[in-house]
Amino acid sequence: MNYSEIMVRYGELSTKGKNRQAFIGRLHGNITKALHEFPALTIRPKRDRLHIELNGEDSTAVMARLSKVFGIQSYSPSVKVAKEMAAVHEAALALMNETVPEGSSYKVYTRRSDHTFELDTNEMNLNLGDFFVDHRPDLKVQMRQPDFTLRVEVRREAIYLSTQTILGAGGMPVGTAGKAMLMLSGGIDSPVAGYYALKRGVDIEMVHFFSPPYTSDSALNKAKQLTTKLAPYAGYIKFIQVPFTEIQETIKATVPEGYLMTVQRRLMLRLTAALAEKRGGLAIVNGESIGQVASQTLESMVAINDVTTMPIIRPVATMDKTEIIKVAEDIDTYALSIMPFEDCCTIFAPPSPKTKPNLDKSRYFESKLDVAGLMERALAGVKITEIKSSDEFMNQDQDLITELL
Ligand SMILES: Nc1ncnc2c1ncn2[C@@H]1O[C@H](COP(=O)(O)OP(=O)(O)OP(=O)(O)O)[C@@H](O)[C@H]1O
Repeated sequence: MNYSEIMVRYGELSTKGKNRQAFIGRLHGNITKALHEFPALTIRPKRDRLHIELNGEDSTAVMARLSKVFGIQSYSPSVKVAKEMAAVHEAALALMNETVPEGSSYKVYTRRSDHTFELDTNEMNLNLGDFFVDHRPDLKVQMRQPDFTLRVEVRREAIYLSTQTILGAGGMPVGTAGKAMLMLSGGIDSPVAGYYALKRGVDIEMVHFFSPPYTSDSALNKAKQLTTKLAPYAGYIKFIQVPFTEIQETIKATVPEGYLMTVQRRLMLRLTAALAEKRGGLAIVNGESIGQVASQTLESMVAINDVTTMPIIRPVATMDKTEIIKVAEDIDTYALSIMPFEDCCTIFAPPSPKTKPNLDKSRYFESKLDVAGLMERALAGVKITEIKSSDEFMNQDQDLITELL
């Protein structure tokens, strides 16, 4: 079908009272960013809808991008017609023929912002209903839960017709809820946590710890590749890689085995909080899930969380692994996450870490380190890359073979 525009309905933001304008403004910006590869589009935000005029661009490709923009409740590809009934009949029939299979049930639903138009909403519904009795006798009218609704919008400049309402990504426009740092490992959970943070409107920057030569380039590239999977939801994402080798080696040489994991995590959190403060981040997001592994018991969280008062958001904390995997598959991070590149935490993991570390002992063992010096050197080695969805960081087959050899 040759659609003329995509009509976008706002999500939760329509309930936000006087913040509404700011929310619509941000959504407008995010949609513009997501659709930057389609130069002919005209995007017009209005009070209760946003209109994307296609001007010849491919509606299917535009909708594929739109489906990943948070803050959209639903959208409808629409046909624009002149405000005369002969034109409306012709276009409505073409649209119904193409999108509504034989024998379906349907209803006509008209909205009118131009009250000067010759037919009111009831008259328009009846007029089109009569027209389809003659031209699509296979269809049956059904007011409650029809298979299809032919939506007719009578606006000042034209009439718009649509038969499809496609569910959007929901949530809130990214950026309306401030910025946070996502602690991104190469695993399954943290990318899912990032997805949920973005969905609530939080703009994220990735913080990834790596430990060459113990961790390979492939492990680092895998974390970057995971970032490309979340980038379509955010436009682009800053990836901050933090060298962690010196810290891990020092901890291994200084701290008793049972507390290696806890003290490592404390240092990771300290560094992430320091980066957040420097870069305007208001919170930290991670992929911890209660009880999943030794470092994720509540006692462990107490011993690790101790190093900062910054809010730590754990979107997947109460989810089962199977639920997290389902989302990872939906957002297409799962296949990458299960590739077997070692994370720095796994490599330095003691055989039996304390599942219930003691807070005072954690503080004591950490106090044996030159925390300030270690942090200063790690932060001096930080590298920041801006990642977008089209970036490629790994040749998956080749990297896998190298890792396995
Ligand atoms: N190398 C890393 N860089 C940044 N953050 C990390 C790193 N390793 C772990 N984290 C953070 O700590 C959380 C817990 O990590 P851990 O390895 O214990 O658990 P996990 O359940 O395997 O998580 P994931 O599946 O996200 O790796 C991760 O979800 C992530 O937020």
